[in-house]
Amino acid sequence: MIILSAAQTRELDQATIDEQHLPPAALMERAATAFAHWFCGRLGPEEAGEILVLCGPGNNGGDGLAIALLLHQGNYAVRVALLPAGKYSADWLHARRHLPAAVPVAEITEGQLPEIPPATVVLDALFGTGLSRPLAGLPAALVAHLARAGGRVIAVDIPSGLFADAPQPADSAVVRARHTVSFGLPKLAFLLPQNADFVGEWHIEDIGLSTRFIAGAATYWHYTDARAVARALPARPKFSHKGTFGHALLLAGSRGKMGAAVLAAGACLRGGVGLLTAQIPSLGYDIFQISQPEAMCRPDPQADYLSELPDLQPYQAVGIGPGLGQHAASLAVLQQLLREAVASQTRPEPLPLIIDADALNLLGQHRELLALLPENTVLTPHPREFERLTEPARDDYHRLELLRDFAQTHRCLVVLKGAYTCLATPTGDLHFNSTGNPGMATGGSGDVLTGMLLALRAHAQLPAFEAVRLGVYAHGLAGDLAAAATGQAGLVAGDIVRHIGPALREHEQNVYPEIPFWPVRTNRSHGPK
Ligand SMILES: NC(=O)C1=CN([C@@H]2O[C@H](COP(=O)(O)OP(=O)(O)OC[C@H]3O[C@@H](n4cnc5c(N)ncnc54)[C@H](O)[C@@H]3O)[C@@H](O)[C@H]2O)[C@@H](O)CC1
Ligand SMILES: Nc1ncnc2c1ncn2[C@@H]1O[C@H](COP(=O)(O)OP(=O)(O)O)[C@@H](O)[C@H]1O
Ligand SMILES: [K+]
Repeated sequence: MIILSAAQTRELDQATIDEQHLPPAALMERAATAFAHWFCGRLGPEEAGEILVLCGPGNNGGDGLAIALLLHQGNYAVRVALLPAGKYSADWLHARRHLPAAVPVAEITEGQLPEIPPATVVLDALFGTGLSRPLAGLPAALVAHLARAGGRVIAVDIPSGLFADAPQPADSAVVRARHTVSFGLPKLAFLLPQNADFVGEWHIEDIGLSTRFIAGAATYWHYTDARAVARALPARPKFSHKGTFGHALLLAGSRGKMGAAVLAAGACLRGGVGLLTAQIPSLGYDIFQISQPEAMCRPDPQADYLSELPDLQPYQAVGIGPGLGQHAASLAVLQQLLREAVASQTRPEPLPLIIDADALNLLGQHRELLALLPENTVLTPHPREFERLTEPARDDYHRLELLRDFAQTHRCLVVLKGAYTCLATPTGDLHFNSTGNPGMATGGSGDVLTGMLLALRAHAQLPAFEAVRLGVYAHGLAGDLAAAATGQAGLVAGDIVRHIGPALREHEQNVYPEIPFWPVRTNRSHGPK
């Protein structure tokens, strides 16, 4: 899926109308029907009680009026409050004409804001993607009134006052919705932490918008859903052997942080790697061998931290960072790794690297090393680690700019972790992930991601970007499967490891065979009697 700007959304509406030869107001009616379908499927007339629809002067208000009609026809108790304006959109006028007199309609004024008893369901159809400036005056007073009243607010398309694709000034008036029901494609604003209190839970309803326009739209914002990664994991050939799926090297662990190495190794093995070797401080040797018997282990000469880089020749990918610590000797290992991973006569492509946790912090302290990053290196910072690599961001939108710029400048794949983890590519694309849950906000979840990415980068048939996009998606899905089993509060990182297999299974090519298992018989004489 892609994400469009507010301006592109308007172009998409027009393209849909032209392409499908739609009569006026048809798209509005589709949007209203989609909203009503969503709403009525969740809340019956009895549970809903009185519904107040707040309508602005544009097409968003038109949607509100059309929704009011449908809910009235569905036996819901609906009343409408209109924001007065000098001019109303054509769709608004159409919907207003069709609203029966049985639906009470009041005009909002400063002196007469609508009454909102606490349990009222309020549908916010004041402003949508046509918002051109922050709310002020009467609309802002209405938003403040709504916040004080504490109704159950559901936003139509987008919470009023929120820009779809850009930040608004701090303290500007924005509706705080519990749910936002939007049409066609997600909006960038829904994916950023700073908007969470406005957007609430968001839902996308299909209204048959032009797929041709969407396929050709120029945008660098993408949303990774199940479809984007369907069948991404190549089938394992019948005559494959452990050498087929790559030999990964993990450089991880230090005194007190051996668990990070164990979790990353477990995730790498469950991620389908052929062979895994871990170089770990020697104090962790027994811990590691006992907890990960499927992995090979090279104890470092140092007991408490890593000080030595093994010969890289046998490996197809290297992960460094989980539980590493920041000892000077480990910094030297990182430096040597960056120098040796470059393409050479014996290795035509750079060695795939995954850099995480303390290895990122070491890079942040020695930014001159960034120039050494081989092309397509994967960095997996959380926002704080990313800040150490760049600069503090003014807001979430600015952080995305810094992220995009960083990935393009250093020609690497940067995984900015969190809800809707954002993968930035050297081409300047940003891919927001759709899986994962707050149960994963627990120590070690990131180490699991590093291990999975290591396995997928060691896979010879997966191009760098596909490997990382799949890894991020499957990591979140494993977290979702784990949360379904344990609940979010009880989820620990090891549960994510245990659900990697089922999560990846959904994306294996060989569980969805293209050729029917039993070929259709055309000549009965050759078939069994
Ligand atoms: N593809 C889609 O997503 C569809 C969208 N539709 C609806 O159309 C909406 C967009 O409609 P419009 O483009 O008419 O835009 P809006 O309904 O968001 O509002 C535009 C009107 O509000 C005024 N305005 C903007 N900012 C203001 C402010 N801060 N204070 C006071 N007035 C302000 C404008 O001058 C204009 O009159 C969407 O959000 C959605 O609800 C549907 O009707 C059809 C399909
Ligand atoms: N609220 C959330 N929703 C979705 N995913 C989350 C959430 N919180 C954390 N995660 C995921 O869990 C992982 C946490 O990584 P990180 O912060 O590095 O943790 P740690 O260093 O403890 O391993 C990331 O992949 C992140 O995307
Ligand atoms: K709205």
